[in-house]
Amino acid sequence: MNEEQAKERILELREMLEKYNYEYHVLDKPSVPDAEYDQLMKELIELENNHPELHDEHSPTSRVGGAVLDFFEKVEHTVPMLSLGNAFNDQDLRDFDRRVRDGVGSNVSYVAELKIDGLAVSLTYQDGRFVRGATRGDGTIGEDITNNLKTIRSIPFKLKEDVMLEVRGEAFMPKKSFQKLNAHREEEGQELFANPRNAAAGSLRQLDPKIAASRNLDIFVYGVGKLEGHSVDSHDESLTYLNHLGFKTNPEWKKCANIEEVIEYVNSWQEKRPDLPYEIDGIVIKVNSLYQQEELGFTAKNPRWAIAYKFPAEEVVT
Ligand SMILES: NC(=O)c1cnc(N)c2cc(Br)sc12
Repeated sequence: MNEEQAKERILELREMLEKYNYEYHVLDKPSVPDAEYDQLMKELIELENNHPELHDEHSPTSRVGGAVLDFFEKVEHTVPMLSLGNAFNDQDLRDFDRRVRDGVGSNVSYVAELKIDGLAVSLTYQDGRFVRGATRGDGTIGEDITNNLKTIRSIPFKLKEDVMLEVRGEAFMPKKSFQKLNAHREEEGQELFANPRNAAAGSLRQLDPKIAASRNLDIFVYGVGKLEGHSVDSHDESLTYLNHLGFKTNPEWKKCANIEEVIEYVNSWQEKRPDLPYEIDGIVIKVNSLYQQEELGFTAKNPRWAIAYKFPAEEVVT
């Protein structure tokens, strides 16, 4: 195989492996057997080793390649990451709805989403390529954990469109992975993680990306921080657009015509919560219209256009 053929094969393999990775980890619908994926990955690693001049940090082979760091760099979020006010019962939700309608009138609809119990992160893309990932930190300054986030297979390296974008999401550890991890730690006589959130946070704060890579972390992307090259008018539209770009979004979101529909959704998920393969600690409710969100703005701490309904802590079955 000459230089030109090798380069062509490398580009072809990168495209194939990114597509197969998306099908497996975002759509949960693999189109090729694992053995075929592994064989193609092995071929790409070999070709890239023989052609270092074709190195690309967005190659599927660089999901675990990151060096062990001495510390995490601090990064500033271009758009501060939100913290939400809380609601604990139906009346709190009706009070929230009244404040919203006092602000923007009665023609308001909401989007209700599962509140994933993990670690809030921000992902930055330039020209549609993943360039940086960071923790929420204090909302303005976070820590650069790009190498660890690159190990999460449902985070796309290349989007379907070459947009400049900063998205927010929740990195989490599925319940099954958490149980397996703690069982292994118990066998090794290591300290156990208290819950999947601590396990996910602990994994993403490791300086060696190989540890994060071994922890089977996942992510749901749920919001846009900054977006150039496209515009949306409502939150449900932004969720659909994020999904179109190749992100893993949580499929359980619901557009609600009024707060009574929100309350129905909250009560239904309080029942169904134990059946989910990941932990949730509540429901996030947002005014759907971005124009109305703009009109409502923020208090000193939280947006006036969103609230987090917190479920009572799950009874721990000992
Ligand atoms: N869907 C969402 O908006 C969502 C889901 N899960 C979470 N832990 C959070 C946190 C904030 Br702040 S928003 C949000």
